[in-house]
Amino acid sequence: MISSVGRLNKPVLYGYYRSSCSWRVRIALALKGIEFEQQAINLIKDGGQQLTEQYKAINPMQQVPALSIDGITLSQSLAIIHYIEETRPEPRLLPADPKQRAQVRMICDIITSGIQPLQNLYVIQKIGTEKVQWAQHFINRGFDALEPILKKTAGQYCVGDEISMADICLVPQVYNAERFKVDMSPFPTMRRINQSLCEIEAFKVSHPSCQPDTPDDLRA
Ligand SMILES: O=C(O)/C=C\C(=O)CC(=O)CC(=O)O
Repeated sequence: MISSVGRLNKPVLYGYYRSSCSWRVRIALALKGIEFEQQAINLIKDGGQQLTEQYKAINPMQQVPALSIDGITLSQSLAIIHYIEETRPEPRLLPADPKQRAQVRMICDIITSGIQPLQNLYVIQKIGTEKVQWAQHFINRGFDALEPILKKTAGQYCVGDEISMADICLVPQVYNAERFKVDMSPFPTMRRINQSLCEIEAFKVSHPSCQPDTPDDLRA
């Protein structure tokens, strides 16, 4: 296992406390036991600090997260998590079995391509009115697909009994669903897995309620 010990600098995560994509990366770093520094990019303040020229040089997509690690700067949460997985393989975040690995990737893609981008701040701001209904629609559409998939793939967690990238994507998306007041009662499998994961230390320490940039009134 390559650890961050002995490396010149700690990785720097550019993120925002309640960005679900930033939270994914925080969970992965916590699960791997990698120490890192956080650089807060406030998505609201001053019209959005992600839109500054300074941040554009870090991530040309002007989104969080970005991670500076091992002398490179990466964006896109799953690309970041795959890099961490390949360079710091323990504990693994992809199952050994190819079918289960594919199932993990399928669940990740449903969330990271099929749900979250359609309900993120940028899209919600662009559509104007009916923001909540818009977000609820795309979250419900994705969750309607995820629930029967998880019924087949889940053990204790999304795929079998090992925590994987699918779980890293699930918990922040359920948090977003709760923010948008999505009725979770039709999704008992997701609720059960989410509850178990929320008890795990790596998910707790990375939660939006306890980050350096969490506003005082939202602190747990
Ligand atoms: O309301 C805010 O404070 C601003 C932005 C977010 O939380 C993050 C998102 O755009 C949603 C997401 O990460 O999926």
